[in-house]
Amino acid sequence: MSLSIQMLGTGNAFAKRYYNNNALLDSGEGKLLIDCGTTASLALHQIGVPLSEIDAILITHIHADHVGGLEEFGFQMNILHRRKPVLYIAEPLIHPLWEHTLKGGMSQQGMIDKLEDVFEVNVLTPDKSATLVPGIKVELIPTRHIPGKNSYSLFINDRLFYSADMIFAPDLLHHLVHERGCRGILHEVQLQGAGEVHTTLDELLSLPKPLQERIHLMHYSDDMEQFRGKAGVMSFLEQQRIYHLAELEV
Ligand SMILES: O=c1ccn([C@@H]2O[C@@H]3COP(=O)(O)O[C@H]3[C@H]2O)c(=O)[nH]1
Ligand SMILES: [Zn+2]
Ligand SMILES: [Zn+2]
Repeated sequence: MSLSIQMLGTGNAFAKRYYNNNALLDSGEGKLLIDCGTTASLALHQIGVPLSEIDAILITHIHADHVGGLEEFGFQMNILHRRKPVLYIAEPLIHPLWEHTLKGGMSQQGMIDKLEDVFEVNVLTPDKSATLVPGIKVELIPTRHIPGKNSYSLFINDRLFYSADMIFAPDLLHHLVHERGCRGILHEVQLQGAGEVHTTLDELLSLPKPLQERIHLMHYSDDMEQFRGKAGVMSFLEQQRIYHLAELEV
């Protein structure tokens, strides 16, 4: 069975019409959640997928729309299902995720004092692909987002690029398409204003056609509808719609 992708949400950090930009990948043999933002458990509830059916979670970087749902996920799995969720994460994110994000809510004297006490932590090495669940292989690609904060985009099954929040990286997109066989690109977009920490629509529109025709836009603001027809050949991903890999590829 081929890979399917369902965005739990397609909104940016401040969106109200759209949930957080988190994705559910299903290979037919396993389910991987890419990022677990504040709205992840509500979105999963709405699409009828219990948290206990998620085989693993992968984190791209530390912002609430990408990790804000981990406390609930961790507690629900540990308390209601008596097991630790499997968490894939790059080593540099472990300390800030626990010390600066989760510790305040999750620590319990003598019981929980580190990330490994509530999650089955698996460390990923950037630029090296690994099978995270059966049928889903992921390579972390470090990309620039906020100065001083590590962030990792993803190359999935050697054919699909999934951007973390990132500033425009045209050389990387060229390299993936022309040298690594990338056939589809799920890319975050900032529709208006200067892209200080994100990639703008105008920047993506400056790319040559072979790249643009592979791009599907996500992580957008509430005014997205005003931009339909202004994104050239690029399309907007719809939250909660199930896409089969072939629909996203050229
Ligand atoms: O230097 C900064 C830092 C942050 N921000 C905003 O905060 C948000 C945090 O989540 P995000 O990465 O999805 O999006 C970010 C932006 O919307 C910004 O505009 N400029
Ligand atoms: Zn974000
Ligand atoms: Zn971010």
